[in-house]
Amino acid sequence: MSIKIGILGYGNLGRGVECAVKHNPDMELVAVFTRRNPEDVKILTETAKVCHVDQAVSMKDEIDVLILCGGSATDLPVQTPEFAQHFNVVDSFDTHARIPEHFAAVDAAAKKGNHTAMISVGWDPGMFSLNRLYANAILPGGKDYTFWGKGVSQGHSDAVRRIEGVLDARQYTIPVESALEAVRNGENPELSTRQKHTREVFVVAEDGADKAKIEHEIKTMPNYFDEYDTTVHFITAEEMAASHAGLPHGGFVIRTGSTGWEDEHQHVVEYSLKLDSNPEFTSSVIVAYARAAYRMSLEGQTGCKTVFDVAPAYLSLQTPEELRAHML
Ligand SMILES: NC(=O)C1=CN([C@@H]2O[C@H](COP(=O)(O)OP(=O)(O)OC[C@H]3O[C@@H](n4cnc5c(N)ncnc54)[C@H](OP(=O)(O)O)[C@@H]3O)[C@@H](O)[C@H]2O)C=CC1
Ligand SMILES: N[C@@H](C[C@H]1CC(C(=O)O)=NO1)C(=O)O
Repeated sequence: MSIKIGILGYGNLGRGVECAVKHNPDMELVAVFTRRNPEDVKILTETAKVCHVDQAVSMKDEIDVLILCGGSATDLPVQTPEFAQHFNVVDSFDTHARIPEHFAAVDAAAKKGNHTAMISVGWDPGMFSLNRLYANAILPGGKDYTFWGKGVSQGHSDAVRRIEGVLDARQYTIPVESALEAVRNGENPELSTRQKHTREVFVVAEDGADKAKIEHEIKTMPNYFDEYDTTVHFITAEEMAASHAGLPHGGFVIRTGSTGWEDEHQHVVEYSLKLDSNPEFTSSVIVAYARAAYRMSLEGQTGCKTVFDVAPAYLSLQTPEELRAHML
């Protein structure tokens, strides 16, 4: 019996989830829901339907897990609590500073509907969060660093696209080389947010848009840009298509710590990602957690979860017996 998947929101992530479902033999895509005219949204899965988002709740009995692929800046804070009342859901909410409030809203909604919800699934937050937790638990006296890029942050790009007068945007996150070097050399530096990364944004603006206002709104945007040195370039749609079509990204989490009665032994724990496609990798993480959400819902584990609450075996296509026999 396949796990029946719904997608809500068909952008980079929605397309990635559609592709990731194809790679998982225990899943099938039932429907894609969009706020646009369904006639204007073309998907690649012939057996799935494209419906307006207003139809989603009427189809709730046909879907085991609804994957929410909207933007974190303005979509998910509304959509995840709304649909967690009616479906088991997974989202990729990544406005780190607002995760606690998002968790509370989704937890209340999921419990009201007796469903399983998972938020902030992806790589950061997500896989990087898990690796920060593992390394902190194992080396409590250590120090950890997270570096991203150079690559395209979907969250930051989405946030810029929501600004009035912006037609399209790509945001590159760029690690500061001197900070990287100091960490790699084991200097354990104290680094502010601004000392670790810079941000570079390419924007296609509407004709006649107030570019100075757009640039100011980008650079002062709380939780996204206000703590960084950010450069903004205005380009044409043709330049965007020619030079910024890809969505590569990556990064790493590194923690150094010591053991021994005199702290005489040093250790380095590192987890790194090199991604050709940020959305396709993120979607692959999300789809594995959709499997976990389905299984946890069958066990009656309702309310909101994060990656911290999900035992790894729930993610796997392998049975517990196969995992013990082959992957321990
Ligand atoms: N945790 C993590 O590690 C990661 C999290 N993310 C999160 O994923 C979120 C979504 O990113 P991404 O998919 O790149 O965002 P997009 O801008 O591609 O899509 C966001 C929404 O915009 C709408 N949309 C998409 N394309 C169009 C269009 N051409 N015209 C009109 N509306 C459109 C869709 O909704 P609709 O179909 O209803 O119109 C879609 O759900 C990010 O905001 C980020 O927060 C991303 C990567 C990693
Ligand atoms: N959530 C990020 C995933 C990583 C990348 C990132 C950044 O470049 O600031 N932060 O976290 C995304 O939307 O791509």
